[in-house]
Amino acid sequence: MTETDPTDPDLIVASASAIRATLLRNAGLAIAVQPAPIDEPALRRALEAEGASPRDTADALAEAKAIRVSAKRPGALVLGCDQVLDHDGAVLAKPEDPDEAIAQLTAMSGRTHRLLSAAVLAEDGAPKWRHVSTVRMHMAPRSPEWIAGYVERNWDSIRHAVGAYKLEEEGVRLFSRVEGDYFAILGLPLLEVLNHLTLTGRLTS
Ligand SMILES: Nc1nc2c(ncn2[C@@H]2O[C@H](COP(=O)(O)OP(=O)(O)OP(=O)(O)O)[C@@H](O)[C@H]2O)c(=O)[nH]1
Repeated sequence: MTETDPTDPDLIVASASAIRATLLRNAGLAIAVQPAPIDEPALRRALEAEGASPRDTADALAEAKAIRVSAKRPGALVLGCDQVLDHDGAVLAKPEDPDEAIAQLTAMSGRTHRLLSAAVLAEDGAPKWRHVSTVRMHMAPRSPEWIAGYVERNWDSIRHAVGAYKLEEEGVRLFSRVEGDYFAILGLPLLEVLNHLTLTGRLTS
């Protein structure tokens, strides 16, 4: 929580993702940001060892974040999110460094991968609602030189994005077509979250 967060928020966002908070604030929600202190890499490895699908992995990680924070915030509605990149069935993690980003984008160039964007709402440590959006991302063939230049120009920004791209920035040049919801690509099934909050009376309509 920060001193600027509202004292009676519509929603607590258990995410460190800047774009998730921006999308919700731009929609007019009074949110408080409280990232979930979970060991995401360890949980991701455990899920992988159990053979969890990319979709179930995103859902389980989003739930873990929502539950962890909501257990500490009695009576509050908490949103947990997670986004997973599925490339030929393999769950790709965020690149550690520019070379890894170049290798990952080169391997995906000219091919299609999926983004799974999961959201879970929890109260008092229990999940109350969940949604996973799937987006098919059709990457254009890009030369190794262009990819290297793209990563060099954008590393400070893309290092925090699961596919080493931000669609609203130069990363859009990596694609020839996308099939699915724009907000889900950015990391949040925003319309589904807002629909639920409105239908359940959390938001006026
Ligand atoms: N701005 C932007 N961010 C993107 C895009 N694609 C993926 N991301 C971000 O990549 C990150 C995916 O990693 P996650 O593990 O889901 O979330 P995180 O940023 O680590 O934050 P937590 O919710 O605290 O785990 C999220 O912050 C997404 O918002 C994009 O096209 N634009």
